[in-house]
Amino acid sequence: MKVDQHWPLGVFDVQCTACPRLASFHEGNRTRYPDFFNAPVPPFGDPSAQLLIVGLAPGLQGANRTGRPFTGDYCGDLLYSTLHKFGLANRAVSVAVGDGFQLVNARVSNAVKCVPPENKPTPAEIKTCNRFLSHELEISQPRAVLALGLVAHQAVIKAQGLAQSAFKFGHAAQHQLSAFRLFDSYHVSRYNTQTGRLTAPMFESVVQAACEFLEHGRGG
Ligand SMILES: O=c1cc[nH]c(=O)[nH]1
Repeated sequence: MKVDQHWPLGVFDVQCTACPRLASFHEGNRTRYPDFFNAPVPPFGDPSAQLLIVGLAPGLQGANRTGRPFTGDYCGDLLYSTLHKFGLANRAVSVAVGDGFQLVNARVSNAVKCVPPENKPTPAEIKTCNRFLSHELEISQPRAVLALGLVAHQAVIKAQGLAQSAFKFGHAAQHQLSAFRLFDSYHVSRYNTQTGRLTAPMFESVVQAACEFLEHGRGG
């Protein structure tokens, strides 16, 4: 298995089968798509980066194929071009493991590490996988976390052992937690970008706020 990052962060089992439905989806995909990565997708980027970006889950033809979050499908286009614009990546496009693409002071992970059928992890799967996000946050100690969408936002709040009711998700909302500041954005999905729910300027302004917070301790 080709993994280009520090992984499994001490506890993550690359053969994790804790979610039966996801494990069996992987199993079928190993037959259907033998050339795909077809395993839990590790976080990408320096574990000591100050900014952690959290997405939903690997896409079947994207991260599950390439083994890198937001890589190989539409979802990564806006994410990585924006990170590049703000100096958080060495290029605007992430193509595949081994392509030389690097993040700068940023790391990208997902609330759920395995590709879910129909792109929809169940609440139980999100809960089961939360131990890994929790461990990542503990080890990496980011100063800022950018949650892409409601599921990622709730996963981060849960990983910190906090009450969901005290931290409502909203695009461009910021929440000062004891360990880091949480920045919310709508997910960079094809649906959101094509319907105009999330535009490039909207996403850029959230990334800019996170960068300003990291630079000057303020963020909008
Ligand atoms: O949330 C997402 C969407 C696509 N690819 C990912 O890795 N995460």
